[in-house]
Amino acid sequence: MPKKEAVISIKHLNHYYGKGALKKQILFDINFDIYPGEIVIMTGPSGSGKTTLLSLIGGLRSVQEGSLKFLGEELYRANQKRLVNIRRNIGFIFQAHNLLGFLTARQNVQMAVELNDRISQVDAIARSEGILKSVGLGSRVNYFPDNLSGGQKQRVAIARALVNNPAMILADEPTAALDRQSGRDVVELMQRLAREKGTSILLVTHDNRILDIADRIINMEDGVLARDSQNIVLSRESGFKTHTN
Ligand SMILES: Nc1ncnc2c1ncn2[C@@H]1O[C@H](COP(=O)(O)OP(=O)(O)OP(=O)(O)O)[C@@H](O)[C@H]1O
Repeated sequence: MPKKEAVISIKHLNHYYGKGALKKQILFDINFDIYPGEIVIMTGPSGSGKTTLLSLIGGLRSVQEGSLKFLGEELYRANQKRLVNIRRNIGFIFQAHNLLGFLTARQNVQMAVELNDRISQVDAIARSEGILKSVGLGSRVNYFPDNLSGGQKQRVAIARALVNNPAMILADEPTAALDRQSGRDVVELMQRLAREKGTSILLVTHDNRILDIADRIINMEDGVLARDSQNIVLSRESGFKTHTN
């Protein structure tokens, strides 16, 4: 059977901040692929380059050196228009859910639909309410963020990220502000929706309690991809172990 096309394919990626004498290399020769439906967790100490890599993959920063392809499209030397198109295929979820406080849960999701698609308002409302139902917020569609719990707000952010059926979700510390149970609920929900829709997920986290949802764990250290473990055997009690490939 032919191998499925990678959603993300990264080869010899380097990244630098600063100019001249202050130029500092942050990412060093990064190589990895993510395939459709894969859930990949990226761990690593603070300052190791995780957010920089995530922002490059999300088309939020220009690729300076190396190759980064999203569904076969090269981001190196891509113009702004192409980067915007790539961003349309990605759902972003951040630690601070970034909901707009003056819009209800449904309106926050609906805005993402309307930014992306030429769709009638009636359809946009139906689609937004449908996805909120699927994240368990059917009875909260008209609530403002201030009247939702942290976990519920993060579920609205998940609904907003998924509503346009993106090929990929990029999540930066999505459980950081949540208690144990809410964090668990949020990642299990992401896992279920990703499985149902075949969406790939790349999730950056320091939260060891959620590592077991990953198909693969990659570890960044000082800008280098230090470990990429596949075929992981996981058990909640014993943390995680890796098979050698
Ligand atoms: N805009 C910038 N200009 C200059 N240096 C930056 C910039 N953004 C990040 N850095 C530096 O690049 C390095 C990697 O930062 P990055 O935010 O990617 O790490 P991280 O692994 O995501 O860290 P954390 O877990 O704390 O979010 C750090 O040394 C940081 O200080």
